[in-house]
Amino acid sequence: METIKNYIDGAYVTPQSNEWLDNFNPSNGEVYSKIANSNSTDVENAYTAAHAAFPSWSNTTINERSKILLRIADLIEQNLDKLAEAESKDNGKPLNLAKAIDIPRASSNFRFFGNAITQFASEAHESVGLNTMNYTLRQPIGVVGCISPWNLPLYLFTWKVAPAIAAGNCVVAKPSEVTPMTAYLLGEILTEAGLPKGVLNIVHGTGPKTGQAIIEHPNIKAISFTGGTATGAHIARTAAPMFKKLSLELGGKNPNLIFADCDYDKMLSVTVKSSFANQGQICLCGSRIYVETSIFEQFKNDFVAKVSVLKIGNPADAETNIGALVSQPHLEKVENYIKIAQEEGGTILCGGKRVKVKGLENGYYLQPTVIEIKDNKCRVNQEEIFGPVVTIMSFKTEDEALAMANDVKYGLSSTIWTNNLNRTMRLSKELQAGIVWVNTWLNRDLRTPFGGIKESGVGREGGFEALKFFTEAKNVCISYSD
Ligand SMILES: NC(=O)C1=CN([C@@H]2O[C@H](COP(=O)(O)OP(=O)(O)OC[C@H]3O[C@@H](n4cnc5c(N)ncnc54)[C@H](O)[C@@H]3O)[C@@H](O)[C@H]2O)C=CC1
Ligand SMILES: O=C(O)/C=C/C=C(\O)C(=O)O
Repeated sequence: METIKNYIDGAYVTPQSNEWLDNFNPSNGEVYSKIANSNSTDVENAYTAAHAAFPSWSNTTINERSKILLRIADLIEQNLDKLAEAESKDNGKPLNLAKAIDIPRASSNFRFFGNAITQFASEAHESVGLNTMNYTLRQPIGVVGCISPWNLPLYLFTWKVAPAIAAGNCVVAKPSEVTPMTAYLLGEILTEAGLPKGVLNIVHGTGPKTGQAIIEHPNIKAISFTGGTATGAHIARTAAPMFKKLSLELGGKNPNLIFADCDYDKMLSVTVKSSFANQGQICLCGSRIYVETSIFEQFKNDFVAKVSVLKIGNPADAETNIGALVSQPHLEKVENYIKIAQEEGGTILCGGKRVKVKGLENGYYLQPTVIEIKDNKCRVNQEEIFGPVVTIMSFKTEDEALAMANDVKYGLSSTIWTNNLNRTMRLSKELQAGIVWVNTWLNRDLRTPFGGIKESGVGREGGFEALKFFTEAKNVCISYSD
C-alpha cells in the first residue's frame, strides 16, 4: 500500500516514530494508503531544514524565485490528469471538478504569485521641508507555517505556500490528514522544478499532533490557516500570546439574497452551483437562500426540480455532479443536521437521505438537500454544516432580507441577485461579509482581497494582501543635509 511520507529538505522521509494513519477513499470507504503521523521531532526537522534554507532563499533574486514558481505552475499543468485523479480519489469530489477547477487553480496560484512578486513594491515617504526621506523595506519573515483543510486540498495548500515562498520565506506546511495525497505528489514537482531543498517542507499528520507542533513552535513566526472556526480560535489562543502573525480563513454561513427583479434563469443555475458544488464543501457556498415573496413559490419549485436531477455517483464518472462527502464522520455530522432541521420544524423539500451507489455501497454519498425553514434563528440556519444542505426562506422587504442575512456569527461571503443598481450599492455596503458577489458566485480574480469578518476569520489573502502578510514592513528614516 502506498505510504504518504513527509517531504523535508528536498527528500521524502518516513516519520521518526514510524507511525502511520489510514487514508480512506471516500468513494468506496476503503483504506487505500497510509499517511505519516508526524510528531514534534518531524516538525523540528522540517523547521531546521527551512531555517537553514532561509538565508540563501531570501537573497535569491526576485527573477530567479519567479522562474521557479512559474516552473512549478507548468509542471502542475503537465501533470493535470494524474493530480486530478489523485484529488478525486482522496477527497471524493467529481473528477471533472478536480480537472476543471482544483488542479488548474493550484497551477494558477503558483503562476499568479510567480508574476505578482515581480510587481510587488513598497512605499517611500518624503518628509518635505525636513530633509528626511523614509522608505519601507518589505522583508520576508523567516520560517512560516501553512495549514490547510480537506475541501479544496491542493487548491488551498498552494494558495498559501505560493505567496509564502514567493516573498522569500521558507515554509513548514501541513495539508489536511483527511486529504494528503496531492500535497504529497507536489514534492516530486518541487524537486523537478529546482526549488532549493528546505524552502518548502511538507509534514503530514493530525491537527492535534503535527499541526499543534507547528503552531506552538517558538521560531515559526507566522501561521496561515484555513479550516473550521473552532480550530481557528484554538490556533489564535495558542499563537497570539507568542506574537505570531496570523491569517485565519474560517467558516461561513453565506446568504443568497434573491430579488424578483433578477435575471431568473442565470440566478437559478448559479444558485444550484453555489449550493452544491464540491458537495457543498466550500466555505463560500451559499447555504442560506432568501427569496423575495413574490417569486418564492416559483423559485422553490424550479430549484427543487433542478436539484432533484443532479447525478450523484462515482466521482470518476464523467456525468457525476455530486460525488462522495469527504469522510464517514463528516457524513454523520451533516446527516445529524438534517435530523436537527426536522426536529426544529423544517420541511425537507428534497434529498436528506444517504445514497447507495452500485459497486460503491460503502462510499459516503448523500442526496443534495433543500430545507424550507420558518425561523431564521434555527440551528440549521445558523451553524456551518459544510455539506450538500441549504435552507430556503422568503422575505418581504430589502430591510428584512438584510437583517436576516447579517443575523449570524459568520461574515465570509454574500450573494445578491438583482438588476437594481441602487439596491446593489446599498446592500453591498451593509452586508456583513468580506466578499459580496452580485449576480455571480465564486467568480475569482486572484488580485482581490479574500477573507471574512466576524467569526469567519482575521486578515486577507490574495494579491498583494498575501505578499504583505508574508513580509514584515520595516521603515528606514534617513536625515540628510543640503
Ligand atoms: N475551508 C473551510 O472553511 C473549512 C471549514 N471546515 C469546517 O470545520 C469543520 C471541521 O472540519 P475539520 O476537518 O475538523 O477542520 P479543521 O479545522 O480541524 O482542519 C483544518 C486543518 O487544521 C488542522 N488542525 C486541526 N487541529 C489543529 C491544531 N490544534 N493545530 C494546528 N492545526 C490543526 C487539520 O489537521 C487540518 O489540516 C467542518 O465540518 C467544517 O464545518 C473544515 C474544513 C475547511
Ligand atoms: O480562493 C478561493 O477561490 C476559494 C477559497 C475557498 C476556501 O477558502 C474554502 O473553501 O475554505
